[in-house]
Amino acid sequence: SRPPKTPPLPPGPKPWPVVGNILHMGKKPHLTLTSFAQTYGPLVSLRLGTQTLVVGSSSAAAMEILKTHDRVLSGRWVPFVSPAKSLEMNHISMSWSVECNENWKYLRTLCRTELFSGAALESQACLREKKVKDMVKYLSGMEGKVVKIAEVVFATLFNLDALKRLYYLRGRGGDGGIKDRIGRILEAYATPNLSDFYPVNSTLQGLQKKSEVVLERVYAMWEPIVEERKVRLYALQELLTAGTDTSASTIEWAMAELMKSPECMTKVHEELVREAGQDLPKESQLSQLTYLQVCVKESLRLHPPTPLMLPHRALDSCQVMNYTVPKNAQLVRPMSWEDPLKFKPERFLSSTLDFKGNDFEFLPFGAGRRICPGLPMAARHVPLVLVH
Ligand code: HEM
Repeated sequence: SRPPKTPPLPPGPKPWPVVGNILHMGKKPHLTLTSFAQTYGPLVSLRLGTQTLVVGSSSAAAMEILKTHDRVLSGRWVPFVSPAKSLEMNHISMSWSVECNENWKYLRTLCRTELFSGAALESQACLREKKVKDMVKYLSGMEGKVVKIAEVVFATLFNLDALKRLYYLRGRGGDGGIKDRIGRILEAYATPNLSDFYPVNSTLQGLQKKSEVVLERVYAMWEPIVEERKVRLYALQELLTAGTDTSASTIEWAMAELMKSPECMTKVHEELVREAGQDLPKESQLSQLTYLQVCVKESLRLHPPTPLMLPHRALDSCQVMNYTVPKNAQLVRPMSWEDPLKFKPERFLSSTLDFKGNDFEFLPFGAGRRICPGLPMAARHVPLVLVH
């Protein structure tokens, strides 16, 4: 009897020799990928140098990738720019562990039970309220002056963290400050790097060197705290990098969108006065601020800090929607919406869509075993800082 036929790769634009589809990607890959979905369907494959990229862009495709085949499709690629290589990452990192191994499970459990459990977060509510009041006081003192909201928000989020000693509201910002350094690490990891697509041809050593130097400086800044707290250095750096800039950018975008949409801003104010009177709201009141919460969702929808999710990697070849996803393919997931570029919080008012990983059409934090472990913390920090 004939061996069973392997289904084909998902459809996609025809690759060029050698470069594959790299030239098709353009300057805004997430928009390009969304437009490919309109032409080729919910599952698209592209060749980037030596790598296969599979793009799943419908909720059905997301469910197949992040639920049905979650185990096989939840590996990671270690970006070329990282100073540590795959093997090392597997032992020290959560975000970049190639497989969901014992070390990864240990770190995830630590996050779930110690750092971001309901009880742990609840126990810090007073600290958070105090810190956001400090922010309001600081901002009141700056009336009439130019304030860089991004820096104030970043500093506040940092202060909300146990690492507050490192960065004070009026402390170091700008060039050389911790915001600047974290920004540079994220930039280095997020910059598309040809060496990721042609691993043999490691010509762009400069970027890797740069990220090594930045990391060394960050380690130097954190050493005393780590001594004091006995926290694993890498996990700490990782949580800070993953957690602070993402929440800060969501808050900053929400502010910008609300300032551009006076009607939405009025609704936020009216709801605030109705629910909290003239006082600043307590954290426990935030869940009653429905309109504020849908503004946060809309900001996450329109400006997701990780627009394509962190790429997953197929640990083995796997069949998805009658196509073959080959072993080692990278998987990403852009989001597609009606009237996508408009800030319209109302779209969430009439739906029960939430971002906790069960609604596959809206996954700003991902879903499945690799879902963002900081979600419970971000879900508290973002509306709290924004409303203040
Ligand atoms: C608005 C805020 C945030 C957004 C939108 C966000 C989004 C995401 C997304 C999309 C992923 C990838 C999920 C996947 O691969 O399927 C992720 C992973 C991750 N996030 Fe977040 N995140 C946010 C805040 C945070 C915070 C506050 C922390 C921690 C303090 C954090 C720590 C991490 C870590 C460690 C991972 C890697 C998890 C793994 O690979 O197992 N994030 N996040």
